Amino acid sequence: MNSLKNCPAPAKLNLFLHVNGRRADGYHLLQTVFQLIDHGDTLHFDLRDDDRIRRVTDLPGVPEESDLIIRAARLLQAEVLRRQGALPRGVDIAIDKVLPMGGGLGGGSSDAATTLMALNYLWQAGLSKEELMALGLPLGADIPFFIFGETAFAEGVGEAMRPVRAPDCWYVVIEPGVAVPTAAIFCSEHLTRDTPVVIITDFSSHLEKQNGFKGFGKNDLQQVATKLFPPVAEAIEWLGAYGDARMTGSGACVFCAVATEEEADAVLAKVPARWKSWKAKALDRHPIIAKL
Ligand SMILES: C[C@](O)(CO)[C@H](O)COP(=O)(O)OP(=O)(O)OC[C@H]1O[C@@H](n2ccc(N)nc2=O)[C@H](O)[C@@H]1O
Ligand SMILES: Nc1ncnc2c1ncn2[C@@H]1O[C@H](COP(=O)(O)OP(=O)(O)OP(=O)(O)O)[C@@H](O)[C@H]1O
Repeated sequence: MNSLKNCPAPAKLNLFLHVNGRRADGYHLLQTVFQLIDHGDTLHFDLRDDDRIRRVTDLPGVPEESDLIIRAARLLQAEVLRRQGALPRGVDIAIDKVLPMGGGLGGGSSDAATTLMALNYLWQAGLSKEELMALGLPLGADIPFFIFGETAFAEGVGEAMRPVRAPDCWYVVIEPGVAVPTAAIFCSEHLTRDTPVVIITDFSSHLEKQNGFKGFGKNDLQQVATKLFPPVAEAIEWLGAYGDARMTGSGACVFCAVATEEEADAVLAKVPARWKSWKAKALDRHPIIAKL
């Protein structure tokens, strides 16, 4: 096979995100539930006759050399060389970018994860899921989750995961129009880092019941992000009239769960024109799995 077209790189929502501590290296210990949703970027891969890895779509603000897609592809290419003694063929990678950067939707990580999974298949590299997850982690904390590929409860710095059942619902998402730099939120002196560790049965039973779509726990990064970026606070306040609105990841996007697509449409119809907004359905599994 010489190409793989229309490979999905879906967004994630952090249904809650607790900061439980900080490691000696500065990284934070988290507990979170990652939910995949059916809204995201799309990538296309065409193998080349030489060994060059190229991005063939311009991505304003992201030079090709620092793009997580290119860095992920190079990492896997080097790993194949190490294992098989020969460089695999190069590849042209095109991207239809939909997810906002600095949105807390994991866009860059999802693009990188899709790249690792698609090239592992195209190059017949033979890495296991666990090996791909470990390869991706140094590039971005959310990459292992996207390769894990199903709704997950994650601990540690986000890399220790187990599957969890979450409601089959819809989400309304608002993009407040600002890009939040993840590192600045984690560095803040105002960030609380002492939320008690929760026991898994607490929230899995809660998630299954989803009492009136009131979410479990909270997002500990929200307090810092809303202070630094007032549009995030405004979007949470506005969406809060329709449900338990909260931020995903380190922001800026804000979401709330609703039971049906019709309910999502009714909320979307009222969102002020200054914000971009959309609906998405919860996904149990990563949609690329069906293609590989
Ligand atoms: C907050 C989440 O979105 C939750 O899903 C992710 O953990 C963030 O993932 P990400 O954007 O891929 O973040 P990375 O590029 O890995 O890290 C950016 C910066 O955030 C901080 N960081 C990130 C993850 C973590 N567990 N602790 C941290 O302190 C570090 O300063 C790091 O340099
Ligand atoms: N393919 C890519 N797509 C988006 N951003 C990229 C990509 N490659 C590198 N980046 C860099 O990563 C930064 C974070 O982008 P991303 O879309 O992953 O943010 P995010 O959704 O806030 O992530 P998270 O939820 O993991 O915190 C961007 O500002 C950009 O500089």
